[in-house]
Amino acid sequence: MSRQPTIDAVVLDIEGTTSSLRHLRDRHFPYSRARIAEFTRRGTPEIRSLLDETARMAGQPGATDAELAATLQRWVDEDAKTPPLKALQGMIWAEAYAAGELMAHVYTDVPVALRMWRDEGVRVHTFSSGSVQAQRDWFRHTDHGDLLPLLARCFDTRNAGPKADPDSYSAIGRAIEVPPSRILFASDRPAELDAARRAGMRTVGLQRPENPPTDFGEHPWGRDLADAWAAAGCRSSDSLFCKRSDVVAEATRRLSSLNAKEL
Ligand SMILES: CSCCC(=O)C(=O)COP(=O)(O)O
Ligand SMILES: [Mg+2]
Repeated sequence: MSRQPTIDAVVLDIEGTTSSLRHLRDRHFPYSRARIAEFTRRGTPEIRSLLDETARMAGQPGATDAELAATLQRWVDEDAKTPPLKALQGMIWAEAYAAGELMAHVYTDVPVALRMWRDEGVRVHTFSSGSVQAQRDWFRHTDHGDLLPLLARCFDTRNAGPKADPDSYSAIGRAIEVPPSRILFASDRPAELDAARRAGMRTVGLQRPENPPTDFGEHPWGRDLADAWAAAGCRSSDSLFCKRSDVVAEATRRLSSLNAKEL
């Protein structure tokens, strides 16, 4: 009987986990910053409602749209993960992908791990500060092709909650109908791992070599997804590894009984 915890679902953070922090900071964030003013002038009901939300969150009642655009740009500079900014960025990036002006980045181990989990019946979800639209478009336009079909659901701070709040992870568990103890959450941020663990999930840190060393405390950690899966010591309920070990055990048993007969 294996002592490895069985995992039915993996939840992946994006920035710093599946994808390069530097890529977002060098490409996507500046691209969105440069287009915020133009987008806010479009005046569609969706943009209007994001500007109203920005005014409420920033405590700027009665601010002009230009002042609110400046607030949104300041949030980009501060890397503030506010929902209206993240929603607006998702809309800006959608047009950028369609125009062929941006590509998303995933580390080379990501498509490999996503396919391994798919083959083993482990459902993979994402949980990011980026909006659901931004996440879906991201995986649809990666430098490794369209990976969206390998993902089940995307969660953000609107449909799950803040990433450092254990309740958000409980909400994800309920939404995907998997007990937290059978979910593995992977992130580069210890505060997110702590919150997931408080909700009862298994956790693993991602120390991407390009990022400064992180103290993950008691969370196991790895340098890529395969390494992290191994470090977490988990197995899927349909693990190829376990199937292979069963086959090897059966073959050994048969061989020894054959040998015994021959002797
Ligand atoms: C790929 S979706 C956009 C990512 C983003 O805007 C962001 O702030 C990433 O935050 P995360 O929670 O994935 O670390
Ligand atoms: Mg992250």
